[in-house]
Amino acid sequence: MNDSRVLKYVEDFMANVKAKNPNEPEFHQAVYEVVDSLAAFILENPVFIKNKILERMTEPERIISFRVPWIDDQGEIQINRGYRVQMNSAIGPYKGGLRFHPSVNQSILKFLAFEQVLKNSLTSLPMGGGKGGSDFNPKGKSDQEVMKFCQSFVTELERHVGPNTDIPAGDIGVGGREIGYIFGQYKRLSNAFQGTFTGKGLEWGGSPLRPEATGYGAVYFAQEMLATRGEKINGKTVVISGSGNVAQYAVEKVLQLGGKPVTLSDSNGYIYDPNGIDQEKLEYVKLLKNAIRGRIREYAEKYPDVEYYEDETPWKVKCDIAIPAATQNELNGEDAQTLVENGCICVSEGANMPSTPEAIDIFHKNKILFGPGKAANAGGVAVSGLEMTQNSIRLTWTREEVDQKLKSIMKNIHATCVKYGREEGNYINYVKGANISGFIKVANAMLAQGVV
Ligand SMILES: NC(=O)C1=CN([C@@H]2O[C@H](COP(=O)(O)OP(=O)(O)OC[C@H]3O[C@@H](n4cnc5c(N)ncnc54)[C@H](OP(=O)(O)O)[C@@H]3O)[C@@H](O)[C@H]2O)C=CC1
Ligand SMILES: O=C(O)CCC(=O)C(=O)O
Repeated sequence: MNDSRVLKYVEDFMANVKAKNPNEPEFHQAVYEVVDSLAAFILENPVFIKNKILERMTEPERIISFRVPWIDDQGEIQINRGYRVQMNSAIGPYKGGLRFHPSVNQSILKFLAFEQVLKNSLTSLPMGGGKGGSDFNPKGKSDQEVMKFCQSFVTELERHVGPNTDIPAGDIGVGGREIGYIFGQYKRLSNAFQGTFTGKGLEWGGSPLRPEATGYGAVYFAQEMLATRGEKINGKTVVISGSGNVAQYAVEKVLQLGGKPVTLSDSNGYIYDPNGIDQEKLEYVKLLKNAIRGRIREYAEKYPDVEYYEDETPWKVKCDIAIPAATQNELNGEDAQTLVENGCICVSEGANMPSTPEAIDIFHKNKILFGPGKAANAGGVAVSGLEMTQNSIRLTWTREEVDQKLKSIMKNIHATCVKYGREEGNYINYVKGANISGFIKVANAMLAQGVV
């Protein structure tokens, strides 16, 4: 394919996206990554151009934005903004998490919803893509305040979701506690016990392994990438960012596979444990982050030899494997260069879009094994899909059954990325592979369903 034709296609497409969606830098970034890797493929298949498939895919089917009023512990009225971006339902009902974080805005939720469409397609399960949330900050709030907020949030959201319409789940700031409060109020409003949310507790409709799935899945994906070069997790030093749901279970799976995780972080800084984070220390992190709701700095105060770096990210620490598992754009070009110079051979993204475009460029130029979030972290939504199935058939599978299915889904995603991402010299561009294979299924469904 003629390079200038491809470049012009990308430039024109992005000019249009930017004009239609001003002031949405995260959304532009996510779309650019996809269009850049799809352009040659689309130009070779003009049916997608004629039917404006990519133009339609970058326009959400619906965006709902609403007021969320609630009363804090001091009796004062607080007002937040809630959203649900229902991006694409060509291959199934909208599916994707809810994020509660002060940074939440329409641009961030549109980037997440857009990536979710392709990610869900990659899982091979029948799920469309959506994402939602609020600028509510759960940090420092009492359980009572979080409950009141969740109840108000779902009181409005209730009319827009349903087990065959839109099935939200957790993301940053939304874990088991929040899904519990949301589900309780939803059940009351809808007068039905139904699987409209995933990430539920095991005793009330949840799936075994859903909490573990994203972190475990990102490590399974790393395992698959490493195997293409005859490498294993066993014996490798692993740098992980974040200390929430995804990071915790990434640490756990690395440990089970014989690797040595040495870092964790939060928005205040990171800890480096040269002796390695073992299972006992990990149990402390789970307690600290999921129950006490403290800061990662406290880990360094508890264990000997641990260093804490305030306001820094962990990418300077020498490692074989890196798993960014905190948030978008947390790993920039300079960080990527440092990782490469320090001998890192594999990056598996637990978070959504954690690497900047400059960082991805550096990974590709240096032929690093690089698994983008929409492939590497798809294990979470995949097990959510399995939770939906279990809710529909009113059965609960065992942990072993779900783990088997999760492994096989991650293996398949890897294989499909290899199929569409192989480049000259046998290098696998997993970004291209994930974007093309995720796109094909959604695009074909859209073609079959006409102009809707
Ligand atoms: N949960 C899931 O199943 C899935 C999650 N993801 C993605 O994984 C990532 C982590 O999500 P999850 O673990 O669920 O969320 P959690 O809320 O459990 O944890 C988030 C972690 O990231 C840190 N963090 C959040 N925002 C920032 C920031 N702006 N700068 C630095 N650190 C930050 C948090 O620190 P602090 O406590 O200080 O805020 C915390 O340690 C997100 O990108 C999410 O979209 C992807 C697929 C599925
Ligand atoms: O489990 C889900 O539905 C959502 C997971 C999610 O938000 C994600 O994959 O980014």
